Amino acid sequence: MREYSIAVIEGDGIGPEIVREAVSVLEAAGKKYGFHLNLTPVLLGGASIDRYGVPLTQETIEIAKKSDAVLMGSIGGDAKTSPWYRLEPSRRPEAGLLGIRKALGLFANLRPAWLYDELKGACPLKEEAADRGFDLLIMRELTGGLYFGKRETVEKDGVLVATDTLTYSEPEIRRIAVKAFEVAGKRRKKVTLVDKANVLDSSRLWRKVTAEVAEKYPDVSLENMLVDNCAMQLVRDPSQFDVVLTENMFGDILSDEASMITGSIGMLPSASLNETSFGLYEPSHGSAPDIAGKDIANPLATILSAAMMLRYSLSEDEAADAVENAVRKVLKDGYRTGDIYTEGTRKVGTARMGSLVAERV
Ligand SMILES: NC(=O)c1ccc[n+]([C@@H]2O[C@H](COP(=O)([O-])OP(=O)(O)OC[C@H]3O[C@@H](n4cnc5c(N)ncnc54)[C@H](O)[C@@H]3O)[C@@H](O)[C@H]2O)c1
Ligand SMILES: CC(C)[C@H](C(=O)O)[C@@H](O)C(=O)O
Ligand SMILES: [Mg+2]
Repeated sequence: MREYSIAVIEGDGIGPEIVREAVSVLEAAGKKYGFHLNLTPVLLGGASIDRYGVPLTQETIEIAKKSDAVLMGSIGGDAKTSPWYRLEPSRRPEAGLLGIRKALGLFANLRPAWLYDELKGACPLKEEAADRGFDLLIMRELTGGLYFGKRETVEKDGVLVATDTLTYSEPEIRRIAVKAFEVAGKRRKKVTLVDKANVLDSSRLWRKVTAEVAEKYPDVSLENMLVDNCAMQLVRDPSQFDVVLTENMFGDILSDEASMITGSIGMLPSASLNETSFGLYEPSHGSAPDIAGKDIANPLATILSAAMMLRYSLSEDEAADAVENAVRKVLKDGYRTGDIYTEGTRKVGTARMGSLVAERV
């Protein structure tokens, strides 16, 4: 029996509910395809603050490093009501997430978005665009840019002035551009570099380095697009995109937009990878404190993230296909959580949705 060690971060809000379902789907896949997962729970974000006073501990990093992969729910709370947000920014849940991405060197964040035929009714695109469908992948740089630049808030002449810096080096751009071209080579062979090169120096460096990388991949085409246009094109005609390569913050924003055109933010999985097969797998959405503990969150983004883990970190491709097919089958059979519910389909809760997928694996 093949054995894998997986660090599991349930996280905050809906995290524990959706991770529970992803784990039961993975276990069903293990039974069917002959592997066993040794799961080690670790804390991150709000749950870690509650226990240790900090959002990320060395222990969590060490356990993650010793594992084959990390499966994660989501971290964070309601900024208005949660005591975590009375702490200084570096001690809040989000700092833990950024910290673990950096500590594990997870520079490549893959966020695929495609439209299931079954969800066309829940898709907010114009009918024509929804009929055309789409299957794109956002390749988001994850350990650089504004998120990791020097920041400060100072008082100058009685006025508060806050600064965030956006820095990228050539090697940081090159390694993610290479990933984008490698992935595009196995897909529809097109990379769209999304930036703000009409204004930003950093974007102009992205264009230079990406064009150099493109020369090594003659069968993959490179297109440049400004980020404001891209935001518009995503809702006009997303079928034009294959791999969308972009920096950290643009990728964060565009991936939430891409999730909604699939029907719901509850559908968009993600994989955060370094140079090896190791990865951290989490849905693109947050901890949704507004619906936590109510058994209504959509677990499919987390289940599809688990499928990405099977494919990218464990090389269990057959099992990954089985999980993805099971999700498709559940939708075909008419089951929906509230966020993707449309008339004539059957509304189910988080736990039931998870069992329906596990049964079909
Ligand atoms: N990777 C992460 O862990 C991650 C990602 C984004 C936000 N966050 C954190 O999550 C907290 C809440 O942030 P937010 O409200 O801006 O974003 P969010 O993604 O948590 O929620 C936005 C909206 O989408 C809904 N939603 C999200 N996931 C859903 C699901 N699976 N099924 C059904 N509906 C879903 C929520 O109910 C909410 O209405 C914040 O603390 C934020 O920092 C964490
Ligand atoms: C919680 C936040 C720091 C995080 C990010 O911006 O990367 C989230 O929005 C995401 O998309 O994973
Ligand atoms: Mg985000």
